[in-house]
Amino acid sequence: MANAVGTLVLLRHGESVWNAENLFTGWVDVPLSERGETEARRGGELLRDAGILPDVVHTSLLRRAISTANIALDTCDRHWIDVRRDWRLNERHYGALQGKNKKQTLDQYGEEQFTLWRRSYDVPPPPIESGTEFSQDGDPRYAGLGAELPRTECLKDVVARLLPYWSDSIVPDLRAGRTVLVAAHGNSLRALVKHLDGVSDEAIAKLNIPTGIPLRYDLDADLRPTNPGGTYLDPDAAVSAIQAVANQGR
Ligand SMILES: O=C(O)[C@@H](CO)OP(=O)(O)O
Repeated sequence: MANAVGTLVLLRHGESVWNAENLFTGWVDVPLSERGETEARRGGELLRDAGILPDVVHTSLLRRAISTANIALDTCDRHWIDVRRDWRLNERHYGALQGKNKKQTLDQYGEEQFTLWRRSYDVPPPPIESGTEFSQDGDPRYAGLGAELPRTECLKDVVARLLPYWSDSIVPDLRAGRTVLVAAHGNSLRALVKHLDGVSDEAIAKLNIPTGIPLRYDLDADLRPTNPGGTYLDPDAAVSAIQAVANQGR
């Protein structure tokens, strides 16, 4: 069969209020900023103008991804499509760094430690303490997770918890020929891109995903991208936005 596999579109949520304040966010459920809402609308316009109309959307359980999907889909008149949500698409759990300012963290711990925590593949930040302001124990949406509830994660942990959802929930939609929108987060999408493009543990440190710009992947029958790295629907905006993510904390 030539191309029975549907189109995959990845969309990182628009700017959140904590992105704007330069705070580590992780699983803290902060809303979009006004700018983030505008980015989400622009994301929907890009989908509409490219004629890429999702048949199904998968989101995390966090409102910045959910709101982004709602706004983008409303903009391209696809507000009515099937929706699935799963914690496995959540942002990387940032452990004890959740709620901390990135610049202050950089100044306090230095460049090497900051970059290890932020972008190394397998070094997680220190775990968050249960019952503290930015921990998720007691949050009803994670009640079923039990011991699986993370207290910190590195990107390797995110790959491990994301892949079962990719195989069991997203791949079947693609194999059914559907156009699939995945509305998620900087680091959960980095984990997915690492898998799709076979990015090495070292090279993934340099890969950043901008907010609100849809990234289209065309996949062959083996689910390998025929456009490696994907195609941003607004490539010029993506270049500067990627640089801005890389420079956070500076
Ligand atoms: O704070 C976070 O949760 C993420 C995404 O905003 O930050 P970073 O890009 O530093 O991994």
